[in-house]
Amino acid sequence: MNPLQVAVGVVKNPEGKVLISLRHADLHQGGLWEFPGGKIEASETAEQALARELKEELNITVTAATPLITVKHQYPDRFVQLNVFLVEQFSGEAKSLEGQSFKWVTPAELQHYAFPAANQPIITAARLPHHYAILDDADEAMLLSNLQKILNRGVKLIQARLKTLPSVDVAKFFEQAYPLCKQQQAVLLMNSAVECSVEVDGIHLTSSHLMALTKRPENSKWLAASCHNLEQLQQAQKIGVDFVVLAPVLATQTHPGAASLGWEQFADLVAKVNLPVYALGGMTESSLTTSQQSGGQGIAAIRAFLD
Ligand SMILES: Nc1nc2c([nH]c(=O)n2[C@H]2C[C@H](O)[C@@H](COP(=O)(O)OP(=O)(O)OP(=O)(O)O)O2)c(=O)[nH]1
Ligand SMILES: [Mg+2]
Repeated sequence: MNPLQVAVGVVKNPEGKVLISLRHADLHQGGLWEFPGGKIEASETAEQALARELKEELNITVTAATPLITVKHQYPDRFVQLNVFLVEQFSGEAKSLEGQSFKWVTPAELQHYAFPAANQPIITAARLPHHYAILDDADEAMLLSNLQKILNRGVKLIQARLKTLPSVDVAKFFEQAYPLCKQQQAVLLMNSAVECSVEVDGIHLTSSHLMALTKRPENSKWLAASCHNLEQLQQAQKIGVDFVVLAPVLATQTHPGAASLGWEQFADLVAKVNLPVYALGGMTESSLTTSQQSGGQGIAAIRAFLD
């Protein structure tokens, strides 16, 4: 059966707050909070439906929309595909045209509202940035200055992939790195292959650690994972990983000679799961648009943020 196609907008204002509105009690999934949007009509593209719905429901005129995530969800009574866009450019002041209450909240506050079951990956995608920097310990002496470079470029999500560094040095690095990231409101994750217990914002699982888990570790803050194929993506979704990187999308210096997926296969794989997915492998700044058009959350890179 084909899903009911729905266009949904994560509308962000210049302060970074997101608009949510309360679904009327008598609607499907009524009484829950939602991101504004509605059914795509037969004659419309998803973008056209998004623009029409935001105008009809909130009197907002969309001037630019970027694909954020696509979610397929089977409710007991309905199969939906939510085609979600990030709307950061719009004109007009939001007002309730259909009698629904609405409010602007920070992305971090979204998790305190009751949304339909399909919405969890949308909430995560709304909280995540477009860039994910991976800090490698290939050049140990440069670790702190590389971190500084990444932070100076405004990157807000970073993984310390310090696989070869002795744990005393990892601990020393984190003592300096963690407060620096906090100061810049950047999230710092630790690769699961690092054996050192330090305070971090979450864990990034290697693909083999991901496959060995039967459930999401308890008390995990952010949980990310590295994936290379559909089986790993499905495992990440099953255990409730927040987001993943899918690699290698293009040829990369880090893994010379490794077969790359290419954008077409990236898009096919991303479409099969409800997860924010960063493209990794051979990324440059100009790859961001391609990733987003292919259903990705954005790009992850080791070198691209250091050049
Ligand atoms: N707009 C919106 N719909 C969502 C969200 N999450 C979610 O599961 N849905 C589901 C609920 C509905 O089954 C479907 C959207 O249909 P809708 O009833 O809002 O459609 P519409 O605005 O065109 O409403 P109508 O004119 O047909 O009454 O998608 C969300 O965040 N926003
Ligand atoms: Mg609607």
